Parts: sequence; structure tokens; C-alpha cells
Amino acid sequence: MCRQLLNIAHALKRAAHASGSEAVDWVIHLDHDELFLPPPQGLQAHFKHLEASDCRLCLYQNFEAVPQDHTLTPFVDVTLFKVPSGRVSKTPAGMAGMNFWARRTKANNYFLYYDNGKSAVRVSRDREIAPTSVHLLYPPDDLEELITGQHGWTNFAAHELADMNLTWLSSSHDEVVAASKVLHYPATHYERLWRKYDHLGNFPSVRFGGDLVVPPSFHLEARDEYLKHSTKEKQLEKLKELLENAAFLRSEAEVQSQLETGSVVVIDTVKESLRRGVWVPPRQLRPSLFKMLQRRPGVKGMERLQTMKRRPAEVCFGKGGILKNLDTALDVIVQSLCSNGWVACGLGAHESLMARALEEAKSLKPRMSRGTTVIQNEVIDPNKPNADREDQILFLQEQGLSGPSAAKGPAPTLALLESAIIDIVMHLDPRLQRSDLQLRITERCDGMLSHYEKGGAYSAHIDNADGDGRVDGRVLTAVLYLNVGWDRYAGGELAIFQAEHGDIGDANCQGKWNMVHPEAGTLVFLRADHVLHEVRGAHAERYALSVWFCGQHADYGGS
Ligand SMILES: O=C(O)CCC(=O)C(=O)O
Ligand SMILES: [Fe+2]
Repeated sequence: MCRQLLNIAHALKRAAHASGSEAVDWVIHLDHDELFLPPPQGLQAHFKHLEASDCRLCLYQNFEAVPQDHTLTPFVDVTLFKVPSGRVSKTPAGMAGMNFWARRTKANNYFLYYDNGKSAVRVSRDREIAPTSVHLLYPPDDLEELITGQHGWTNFAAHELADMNLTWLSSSHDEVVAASKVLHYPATHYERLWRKYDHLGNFPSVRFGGDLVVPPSFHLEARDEYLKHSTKEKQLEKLKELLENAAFLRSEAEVQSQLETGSVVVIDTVKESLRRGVWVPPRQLRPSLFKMLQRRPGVKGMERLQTMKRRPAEVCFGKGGILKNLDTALDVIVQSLCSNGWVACGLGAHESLMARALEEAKSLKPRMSRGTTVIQNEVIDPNKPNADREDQILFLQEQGLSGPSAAKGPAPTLALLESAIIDIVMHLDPRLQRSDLQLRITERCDGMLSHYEKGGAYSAHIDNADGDGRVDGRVLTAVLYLNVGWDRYAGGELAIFQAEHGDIGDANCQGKWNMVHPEAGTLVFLRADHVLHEVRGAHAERYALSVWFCGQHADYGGS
């Protein structure tokens, strides 16, 4: 550790005083078993981008190599990486993926070695700084300025920062930062593992004179395995077993199943680059914010789209609904989302259940408040005369209406329907990952109950038109209507625009509006970040339960 700190101090000193061809603007500390994977646009553009925002420090997460066989040339052979825990979906599948790995070590470790990231720091000329640690290169004197000016960025998820005492960093959702990563190849051959522990020998479980206790870990398990045996042959054999059991995926089926849980990701850009001898950038995986905003039609464009033809939407699976044809239904939903961006289906819940849900929704009316629109993190005042939505809303969990005590509360049926929607989407998730959309659901939002009446409408919009201001924005909207005995003459249709020619932002876009009646049991899925839709004036009381799901590209991190 001392040697590493001295190395960094030396590098920073040289960087600060260097000039001409030696001049250096940024320093990043990497071990020799690590690589910095720049974002899709390439290193140059990335750092320019950061400089433009006057960022002084970036902290990148690391991705831990998962070998499929022993190799001494991991950079050319390993293409599977464990995804940092903060970026693994908190869905049942994601949790199963994390547990799959944890169960493989005595200490229940997900990452075998460290899972904090590595930082890059911008160097000021003629100014020497001492690094804070090998992982966090920020100059301690600058901390206050970094905090107040929000000059430190990280691609760690915001909810992870508190655990690492890093709340002073801002978690950036910018796709350029989020796509940059450190690839860590800590143990890819049993002989190298043996050498490490042969070198370290019987090291103590405490560091810094006892101030830091090394927690139970794969590191200590490997030390103990080494010490337990006296001959080199035996030590090699046992460490080989240990490494394979903890770190390797040996069959295609195992690889496939972990790719599906989202605990691992394929990153073959390093291998490809070394093989071809030129830098092969990872492909761009997410549309940039600029492109997303460009996709939104302007006022004139919207007026034009409003003149396009309207037709009744097809509602799939009729009375039997999704629940009675689950497997086929899931396939049809994914197929429609791929080709059209939306689908309307019957849920198949019993009519009496829907009637109870409607009663519960009505009883909650006094607790509802005006829906708000958020554009680029700014809440638009719903009382402004030109407000785009006229609904009343309520969030279930926020109001204590879902969760373990839901059964005793005033809305057990709504809570049940919310879990049914979530269950269906959890089943859709692996299919969406394999589909052309290559979409992985990573999170869900609190269920929202909405109410429209007296001609109330919600003008044409895309739910997540600007990235939602977070790393994984909303990608899927699910809306279940609760209106038993809905009178079709009362309007209130959900109108979904489907482009047939061009994109909705293009001046010559052509397409049709698909009109869905908000009848009890009709469940609509639409792509939250793509599909333009509106609620037409509703002249009767209109209730719906919506759940949004966040996600990311399934092979996020490069192909
Ligand atoms: O209730 C509906 O039909 C959809 C409402 C909607 O578009 C929204 O809340 O974003
Ligand atoms: Fe919407």
C-alpha cells in the first residue's frame, strides 16, 4: 500500500510539472491486472466532455472478470465480467444472480476482491497534491470545493454512495460517464493464485497495526487453503479447486443463465481490439439525451400528428386474458413491444375482483392530489392554465397501501393487482432481454392510481422523454383500467400513436392513433421512453392503476 501511494504521489508530481509532449491532464490509477474501458465515443471526447463540465474527479466502478477457463492471457481470453452490485437489477432474477455468486464462497462474497472503484483526477499545473488513497485521488484541500461545486462525478448508483461515505460525489446519469468502467482481472489462473498466496504467506487478518480487520473474504479463504497444505502440488490442486468453485463459469448453460440474471455482462471490446490490433470501441448502447429530445415533436409537429387517422386498438386475449394464457401471452406482448412499441390485452382477472378494486379506488379519492409533470428534473406547476394533465393521483407505497400491511389497509385488491402487474413484468424481463429490444428491467416505480373526470385529459406525451434524470430511466409503462361498466360514449380513451413512416420527431412522419377504451381489466403496456400517447377527455369517472419500470440495455457495457 505504501509503495502504491508513493507511486501515485510520484505520478502526480510528474504530471503537475510536465510540459510539452510529457504534459498530462488526467491521472488514473490502475493496477496491472486492470484496464480502463473508455465510453463509446472514445477517451478523447469523454475527457473533453468532463472538462467542459469542470469535473475534477471521476470515480468509476469496476467489473470483475469471470474466466471460463484458466488463462495467463486474460485480456485476450476473458470476455465475461461480473456487474457491480449496485447495477444488478433488484428483481428476483437479479437477486438470484447475486446469490448464485455469494453462495460460492464461505464468506458469501459477491465480488472476490474489492468492489470499490478507481478514480481519475484532473491535474492542476504547478500544484502538487498528495492522494487521499490509491482509489480516491482527490486532493483533500479541494474537498469543500468539490462538494459545493459538484465537481466530482461518479458512475456508481446514487444509492450506493452513502455506504462508501461518498455522498459528496454526484452520481451521474450521463450515458458517457455511465458507460465508462474499470475492468478488473484479479484471478484467472490457479498457478498465479498460488504465487500470490505463496508470496503473502501467513499474513495477518488485521492491517495497519490492528486498526483494520480484514473481513471474512475469499482472500482469507485462499490464504487458509494455502497454509493448510504443505506440498506445492497439494496447494496448487486445492487452490485450483477453490478458484474454479468461486470464480469460474464452466458450462454454456451457466453462462447463459447468469447473463439472464444480469449478474454478468459480455465485454469483448478489449479482446477484439487486441486481436485486430486497433481500438474497437464498444458500440453505443443507449440513445443520447440529445437524440431523445430530438425525437419529441415540437408544437407544429404535434398539431400535424393530431390530424392522423384514429382507429380502435386491438385488445389481445379477450376474456380469458393474460393470466389464462401466460406463456403465449408473454411472447405476444414482447413481440408487439418490439414491432409496435405497445400492446393492449385483457388481464383475465375475475369481474368481482375488478369491481372491488374500483370501489377501493373510489374510496381513496379524498387522498388523491393533482398529477405533476417533471421535465428535466423540474416540476411544472399543475395549476398553470396550460397544464398538460388534469388527473388526480396517488402513489400506493407512499400512502402505505401496498407492502406487507396492504391486506389490512383500505386497498388490498389494488395492492394485489399491482403485484400481478409486477409479476407479469418480471416474467417479461428475460424475454425482453433476449428480444430485439435487448432490454433489461432493473427497477420498478411505486404503483400510481389515477382518476380523471369532467372532461379531464392528459395531452400527448412520452412518459420518459428526457431520460428521467437518472441512470436507468423508465422504459416500460403498464396501465390497468378499473372502470367496470365503462360507457364508451364517455370518451376517456388512451390514444397511442404508432408511426408507420418516419419517426415522431420527423417533419414527414405518418402514422395512426390506436384508441383503447379504459374498460375494467384492460392492461396496456407501452415503451415509456418511445411511445407518444394521450388521454382523451373523460366525461365519466375514470380510474387506472399504472406501474412504471426502469431498465437498461441488456448487454450494457459493450458487446
Ligand atoms: O391513464 C392512462 O390511460 C394513461 C395515463 C398516462 O399517460 C400517464 O399517466 O402518463
Ligand atoms: Fe403517459
